[in-house]
Amino acid sequence: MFFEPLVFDLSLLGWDDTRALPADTIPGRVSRVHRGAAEVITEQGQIQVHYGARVRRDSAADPTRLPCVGDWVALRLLAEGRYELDEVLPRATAFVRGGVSRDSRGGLSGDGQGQVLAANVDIVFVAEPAMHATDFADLGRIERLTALAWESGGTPVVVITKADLFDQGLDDLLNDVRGAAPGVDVHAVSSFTGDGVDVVRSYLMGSRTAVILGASGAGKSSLVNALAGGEVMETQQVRAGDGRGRHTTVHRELIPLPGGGIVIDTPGIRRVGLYDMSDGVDRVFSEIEDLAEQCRFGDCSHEAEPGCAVLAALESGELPERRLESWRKLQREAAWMARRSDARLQAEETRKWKIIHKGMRGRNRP
Ligand SMILES: Nc1nc2c(ncn2[C@@H]2O[C@H](COP(=O)(O)OP(=O)(O)OP(=O)(O)O)[C@@H](O)[C@H]2O)c(=O)[nH]1
Ligand SMILES: [Zn+2]
Repeated sequence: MFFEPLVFDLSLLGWDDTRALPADTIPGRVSRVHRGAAEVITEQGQIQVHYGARVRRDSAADPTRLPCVGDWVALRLLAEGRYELDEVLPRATAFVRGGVSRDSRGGLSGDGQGQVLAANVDIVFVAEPAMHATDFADLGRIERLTALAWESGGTPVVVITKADLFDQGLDDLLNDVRGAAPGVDVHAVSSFTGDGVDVVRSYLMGSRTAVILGASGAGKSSLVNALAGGEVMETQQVRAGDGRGRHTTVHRELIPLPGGGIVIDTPGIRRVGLYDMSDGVDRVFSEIEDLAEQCRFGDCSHEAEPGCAVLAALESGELPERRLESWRKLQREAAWMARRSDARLQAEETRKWKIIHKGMRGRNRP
């Protein structure tokens, strides 16, 4: 059996009793999805359910309406005695990949290709090792992942892993990291010694849900195990040791921690890159955005214009060169993403019109 009986108390998975449910349904949380079916944890345990007509119809029009890990869903009991997935309840937050943008109300709309990777994630841990091979923590990667975290609607928390690799100088590193993620909590942790693990765990109090973003080898699995106080995830060493392929391991995707709180870990979240993150970039580089407001020209490109507040800050040393470069790079990427998704939208429109025209030609034929 996967779960302790305790876990079947849905409040431990973050369920809020005051949430509205359609009549004659029971609540559950999606722990894994397959094609056309989902594994859902309910008060009665984990069950596999197929999608009802409404979910099939909605998701055919918009794939972001497909159930995903972390979703709260309403299950309806059918006459033959099994449940089906009747509705995906509104999401508080969502990690979305590809072709999707947020409207002003925070809702999602897309070009029919977007995919939700995880839903209702409260805390997004950005894991970056203090040392990676011979390099120190990569501030650029922290900025990129923090932007992605903001974009999901969750709260980012930067976790500098493998802190035990540092004898001294850790405080300086943490200060640099704080500069790269203004307004974001930054902590050092060692899954080996256990230092800092309690602080990280405290973010999950109140049955909150977290994901851990980070490069391969950042120590994500080790951190989950440290948080759980036992082996719930295979780490790289284990995989290397038993010679099994890296992605052959089937593991749980929604992991309730014994001490409370939930971690979502899916292959999609592990591979998550840099998508639709322009708002996130603005937040991560808020001090540069503030400076840009003070430039003489509204359309200042901060390259060579007179009265450029950004270049002035660079000159005075107030703004580190690395930070400006990183901002430029991520802005270019975000702009490229936006253009790509526009192009996709256009292609989709053209395709629709072609179909409509074909239909009209057909009708005009004698
Ligand atoms: N010194 C030290 N090494 C650590 C620590 N945490 C993890 N490691 C090592 O870092 C390597 C990667 O750890 P994992 O936890 O497997 O990393 P991951 O982020 O899950 O990696 P992927 O599964 O590839 O995404 C392993 O060799 C761990 O032993 C730590 O706190 N201190
Ligand atoms: Zn400027």
